[in-house]
Amino acid sequence: MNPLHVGDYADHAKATLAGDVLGYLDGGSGAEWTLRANTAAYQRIRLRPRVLVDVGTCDTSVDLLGSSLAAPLGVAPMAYHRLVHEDGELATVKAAGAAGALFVASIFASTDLAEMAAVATGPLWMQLYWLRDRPALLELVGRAERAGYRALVLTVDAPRVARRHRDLRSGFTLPPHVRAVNLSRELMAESHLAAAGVSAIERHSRERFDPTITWADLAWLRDRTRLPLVLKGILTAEDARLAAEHEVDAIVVSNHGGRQLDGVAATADVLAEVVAAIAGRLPVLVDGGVRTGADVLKALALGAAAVLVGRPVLWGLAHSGAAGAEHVLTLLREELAEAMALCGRPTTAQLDRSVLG
Ligand SMILES: Cc1cc2nc3c(=O)[nH]c(=O)nc-3n(C[C@H](O)[C@H](O)[C@H](O)COP(=O)(O)O)c2cc1C
Ligand SMILES: O=C(O)C(=O)c1ccccc1
Repeated sequence: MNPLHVGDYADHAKATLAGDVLGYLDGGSGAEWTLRANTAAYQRIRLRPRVLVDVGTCDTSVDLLGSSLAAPLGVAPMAYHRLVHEDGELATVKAAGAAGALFVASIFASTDLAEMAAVATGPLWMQLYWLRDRPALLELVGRAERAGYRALVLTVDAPRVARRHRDLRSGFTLPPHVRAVNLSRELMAESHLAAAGVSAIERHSRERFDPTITWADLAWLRDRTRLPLVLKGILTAEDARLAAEHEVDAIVVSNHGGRQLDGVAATADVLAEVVAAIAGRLPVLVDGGVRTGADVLKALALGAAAVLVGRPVLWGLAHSGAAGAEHVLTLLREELAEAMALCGRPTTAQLDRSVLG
């Protein structure tokens, strides 16, 4: 069966991936309330189309931190792409480039960061968790700078990885051929060991992530890199204002795809609040639950500069490597162009609150 939309890729992943890998990929934290809320929120938003507008050409392109993108899309940072396909990040980086989308590499990527850069044809950003080992963190930042990464994305919603019942039940651990190759063997030592009631990934995060960092620590990182700094995991107007006051260059409204604090609102439901608090000072990106081009249009109408997509890209990768991942991203771009045409809004600049019901 030829996949026609993202849901087909989700179904294929469910039917074919090993149970523990699928649970890690698709799962969320706690009762998975936030995980479900993310997709449900987009489905609740209604559109208000205008007619008899010239939509002969619809332009989905946007500019983001000095890069121009053919589509307002990026691949969200996700650990270990090699879990679902042997080509791993090399395939998803190529896919993003071919689709005109941004690629955000995870600090837990299973491919060397310079090798990812070597196959990239579009912008690359590097995501970080703040490690207790600051020299190791800085060394990684230096390598990302030298390889041509254009921004650092600090994930701030995970002082430690949350309890995820699917991973606890399955006893999920990484297979030996999948490793976070950009971190030293010492840093990753014992990262595959689970403990009683604690998954391997959660246990490792408690050892290696620094849960004590505060807004005051951001200056330390900013002073040691020339790259723009993006904060990922902002959900409130208060923190959005603090981000703007701390000379952050962009933020990502994210609840980590429902994988961290269960019970927080869907990102589509807090986006307007955060955008209002930022008041145009920085670009606001959003992720979580984006599954169609109409979802992308809704996010942009709520004020997002671009949207990051997580699980759908890995479903595409699992289905057919780079071709599948690229198809997922081009589907979203084509669906966005169609939604723009049918809404009578031929440019991304015209996507504002007036298109929402
Ligand atoms: C398998 C998987 C691994 C992830 N790994 C990371 C990570 O290493 N760093 C990070 O900041 N976010 C990580 N995330 C969260 C994503 O960046 C993103 O916030 C989330 O997947 C967006 O929701 P969506 O999957 O519904 O699109 C991961 C998500 C998944 C599904
Ligand atoms: O699984 C995740 O969501 C995630 O962010 C993560 C954190 C540490 C190691 C691997 C993935």
